[in-house]
Amino acid sequence: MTYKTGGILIENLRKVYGHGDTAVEALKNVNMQVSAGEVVGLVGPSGSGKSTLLKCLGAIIEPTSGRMTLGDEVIYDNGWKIPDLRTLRRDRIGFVFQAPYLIPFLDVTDNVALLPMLAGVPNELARQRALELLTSLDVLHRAKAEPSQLSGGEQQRVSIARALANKPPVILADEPTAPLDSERALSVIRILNDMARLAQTAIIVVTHDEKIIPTFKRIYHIRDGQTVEEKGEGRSLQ
Ligand SMILES: Nc1ncnc2c1ncn2[C@@H]1O[C@H](COP(=O)(O)OP(=O)(O)OP(=O)(O)O)[C@@H](O)[C@H]1O
Repeated sequence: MTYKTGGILIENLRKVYGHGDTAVEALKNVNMQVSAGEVVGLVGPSGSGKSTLLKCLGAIIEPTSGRMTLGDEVIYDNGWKIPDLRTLRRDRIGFVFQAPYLIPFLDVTDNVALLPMLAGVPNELARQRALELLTSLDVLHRAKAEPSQLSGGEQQRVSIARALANKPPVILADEPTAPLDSERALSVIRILNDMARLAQTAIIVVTHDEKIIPTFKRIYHIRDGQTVEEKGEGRSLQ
């Protein structure tokens, strides 16, 4: 397997939920690599293991065995290799969900600035970074608004800004375009591709969305807990 440093490498990952008669082998043998600067699609039928894989990679649940490397660091090798998983999640992994999950009582700027503030970035600097991200995501005009005053597409762009705020080397996006129309869905994918290229972020997008699947250059299919890599169409986003 060729692996350019700075991305994601998953080797022989296995996850079994429960024990004995009720055990479910959700991931049997997952192998994946995503280079820094690359966006790959992860597709598969319901129950195939997509969420389990993202949760393992996002250090939300513990795999049963295998190995995961983020950037240049092995984070899991038949056991966690990082003592502080909260800091790992906060500083090195950006999450984008189907629902934006913005904090309703904070304005858009503070929703984006919160994570860098929690990571110790001085408040003004964190807000400055948030405004830069809102500019590049074309929602600066909503910087002072509350999330409830935004359209669905705007909320999703703010949640992408939040995912990028700590400049994580990895972004995990779970059905990020499901609620969006075709134009907005493609615009979200264009933004993720631009961000991957500019910030050298490795991005995995879990999706069923036929509108965006043709845009990926590489796709991993997951079925019964096993992955198969396939060349995607890589349709132009310009
Ligand atoms: N906490 C859990 N305990 C036991 N089994 C689980 C648990 N979470 C998921 N599973 C099982 O693991 C398998 C993979 O589930 P997972 O949620 O990863 O699939 P998925 O591909 O994300 O599905 P969907 O597209 O429907 O969200 C399924 O058989 C599911 O029932």
